[in-house]
Amino acid sequence: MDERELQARLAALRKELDGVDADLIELAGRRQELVSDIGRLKKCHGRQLRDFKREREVLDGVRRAAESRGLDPALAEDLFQRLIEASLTRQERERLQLARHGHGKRALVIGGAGRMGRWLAAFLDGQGFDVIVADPAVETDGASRFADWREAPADVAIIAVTAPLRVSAAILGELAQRTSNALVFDIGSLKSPLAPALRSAAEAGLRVCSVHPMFGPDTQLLSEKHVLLMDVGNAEAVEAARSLFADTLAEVVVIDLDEHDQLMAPVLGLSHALSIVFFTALADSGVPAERLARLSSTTFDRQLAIARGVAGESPDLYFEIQSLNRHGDGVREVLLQAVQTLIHAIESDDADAFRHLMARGKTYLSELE
Ligand SMILES: O=C(O)C(=O)C[C@]1(C(=O)O)C=C[C@@H](O)C=C1
Repeated sequence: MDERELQARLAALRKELDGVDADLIELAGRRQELVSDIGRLKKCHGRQLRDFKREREVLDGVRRAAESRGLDPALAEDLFQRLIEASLTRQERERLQLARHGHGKRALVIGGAGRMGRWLAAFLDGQGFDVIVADPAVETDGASRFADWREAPADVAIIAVTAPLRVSAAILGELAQRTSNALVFDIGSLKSPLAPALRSAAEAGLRVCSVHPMFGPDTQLLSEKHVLLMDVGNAEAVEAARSLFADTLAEVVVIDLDEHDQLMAPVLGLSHALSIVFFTALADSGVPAERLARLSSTTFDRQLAIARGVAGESPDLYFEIQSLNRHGDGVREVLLQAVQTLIHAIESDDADAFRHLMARGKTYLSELE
């Protein structure tokens, strides 16, 4: 086969492949439409959104079909896992739209131009609320966007405070001076800087609670995601906030306000700190990034992906998470100790001590499963 014949044959095969790809997209679109119908039917009859048994049946079915077609069953399973995730994202969104909790009521998102503020604004908009955004970063239009939250309409059903922590505390303090029937909540990553303001707002009679969505602003599907709720002195507000997530797959967990930051010290503080230490050490290692980019190891790649996520986050928010948590010093101390213990085991050629570290970690982590 000469070069011209090769090019012609390649072009013909690729054209055929383009046709198959178009068919696959068409079929995926058809699948999504059916999934919407199923979602609506389940919603109308009060059925749960997610059906794990059915998912297993679908995945087992496509694995068998792939096998009999000479395809890798793992490929079929991966593909369909991704399709099912897309189904759930679509069904969750449509379920919220159908529920229309907002019924055209107004929700004010203070700090609504920030990343989590934008997420919350979109989430409430999806439930039928008319969302008003107040944020110094927006231009006031007198209707749905206000640079100063004090100028926004006061007759709203929800006031969500999504500003940086210190600013949020001041806003909650000001809100406590006003009378409002709205459900008020913050979404801060730490609660001790907000606790006094939250508690005095509840004492002043506001329907206030505290919310912590344990996920980032790019999250679409809330399956396997946690939302923490805290009672600050108004139990009804906690239930009202819970109902906002009722038609999602998020797992809502009510925890004690005072316990929150203690838990966040390892969950957020330690995990962020480790990534920062990892990319700082990497940058200081003297090995040029372009050399590392050509190498690949499973653990290194995973670690890089996590570090990249952390490096892309807001430095101001991440500094707040480290510096404003009064339980942070305990975790930093054990982090430093752990690094010293590891280095000591290696430098003193103590394989037993090293083995002990690994075994202890394995046992601890197995208990987390
Ligand atoms: O069969 C259903 O009940 C669906 O909603 C469809 C589907 C799927 O995409 O196959 C999606 C979500 C469910 O958890 C199970 C299966």
